[in-house]
Amino acid sequence: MMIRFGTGGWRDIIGENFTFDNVRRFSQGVANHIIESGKEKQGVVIGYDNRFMAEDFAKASSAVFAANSIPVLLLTPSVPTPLVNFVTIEEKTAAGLTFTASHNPYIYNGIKYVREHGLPATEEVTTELQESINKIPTSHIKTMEYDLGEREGLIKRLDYHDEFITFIESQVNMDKLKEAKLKVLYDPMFGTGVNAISTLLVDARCQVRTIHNSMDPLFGGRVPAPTEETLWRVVSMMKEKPGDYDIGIATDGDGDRIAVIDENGEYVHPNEIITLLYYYMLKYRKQKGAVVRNVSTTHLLDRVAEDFGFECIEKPVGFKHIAEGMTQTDAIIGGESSGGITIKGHLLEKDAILSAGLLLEMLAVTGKTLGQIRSEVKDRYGIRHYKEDNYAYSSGRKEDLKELVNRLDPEFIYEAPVTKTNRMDGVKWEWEDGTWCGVRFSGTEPLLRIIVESPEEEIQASVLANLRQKIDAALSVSKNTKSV
Ligand SMILES: O=P(O)(O)OC[C@H]1O[C@H](O)[C@H](O)[C@@H](O)[C@@H]1O
Repeated sequence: MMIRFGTGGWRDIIGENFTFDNVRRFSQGVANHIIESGKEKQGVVIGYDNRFMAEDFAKASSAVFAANSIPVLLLTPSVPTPLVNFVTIEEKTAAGLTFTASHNPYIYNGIKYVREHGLPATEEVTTELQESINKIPTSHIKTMEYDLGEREGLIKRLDYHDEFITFIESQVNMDKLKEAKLKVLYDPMFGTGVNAISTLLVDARCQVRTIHNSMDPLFGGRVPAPTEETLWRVVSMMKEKPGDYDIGIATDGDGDRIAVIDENGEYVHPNEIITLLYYYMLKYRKQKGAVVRNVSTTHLLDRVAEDFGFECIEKPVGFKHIAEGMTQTDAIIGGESSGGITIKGHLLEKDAILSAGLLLEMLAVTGKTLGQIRSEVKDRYGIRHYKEDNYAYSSGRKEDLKELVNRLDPEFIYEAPVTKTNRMDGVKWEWEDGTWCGVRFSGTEPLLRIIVESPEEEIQASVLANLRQKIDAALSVSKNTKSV
């Protein structure tokens, strides 16, 4: 089976395609790439999350780089993904690798790969890398004993939490935060956001209660993706005792995505989090600049940008595209509806830790509750009703499904005139009244994602129902005509 890069690096099922052999093959591919570009002296940084055997996989990878005479900084203990990007920048390494499958179920592991300066790998780089990795003959994969690598000084264990947190705290108004004495309920979902966020919260003199903070490679039986469903415990704890907490925060398996619950126990969708933060940066921090979002993210951001005289830049899904948008423009924030947010001046990668810091700063500086700020933004820009639906499919059906998507006709989905058709990632139609819908294949899971957003709840529901009906009908026709 091939090693394939998806939206967020390589992910596969442990023991099936995510094996020690393939980890070594992947590492050899990256090592070759570094050697070819003459950057071997710069070395690599490797981090790992709390998944099953993540440290062992990271050690196996380190041994390959060491055997290729590429020095390795192996981070300790487990770290959030943004920390690896940070070290890549700080230590000027040629690349950074994080052993994580992010928010995927526990049976997965994976590797996120970043280039020099912590930059996300572009499509060209990953395509080239993927091709070369899969061509490496087993006899060309070098390795050595891990312990020997350490003894010879080729592999160094390194704890970088302090530097990372110091940096995050330099980006946030800690004085205001300390005065506010916020009460926070935090759910790291058994993932690696825990050390960094807990330190930040304590340094900010918040009153903190943390749940799900032990090491559990099964993630308590949940998928470590912070959604309204998976965060039911935080929601119910906050609803049970209103007033006990100012905010609920959750981070995904590798601490790069954030979710938020307001003081009333209401789940705040990432679309709204990005909008609130952008609004806060423009209105209260008096920053100036555009915002970058992907095709699947709320158009409310376009309204905020327009209101302040800035642009909203649209990109395909995948943080490398958001990063590209951030570097091409004067954008001050970039984000995705899946909960990844980056802020100008920091990493060009999503970072739940800085996002949490900025959200808390927003509460401290405005002196308002999260609910009040949400109302302020709603009063000014209205509401967008947003819904995402996912269709699971077996791998053999993808091509047929692609064809079905290509045949979809927007006229049968919503009768209003289409103002824009966008095919940068799947297909997306926009209508005159601000309603839009998108259909695209996930790059991280075998799912077909459909997203509908509209200022009117009824329209949103009917567009979604029509779209579902079309896809269901198309699927059943294809089922009857072809066995896929
Ligand atoms: O919708 P998907 O292709 O599955 O991607 C969902 C998310 O997956 C990863 O976390 C990527 O880093 C994100 O950029 C992306 O938004």
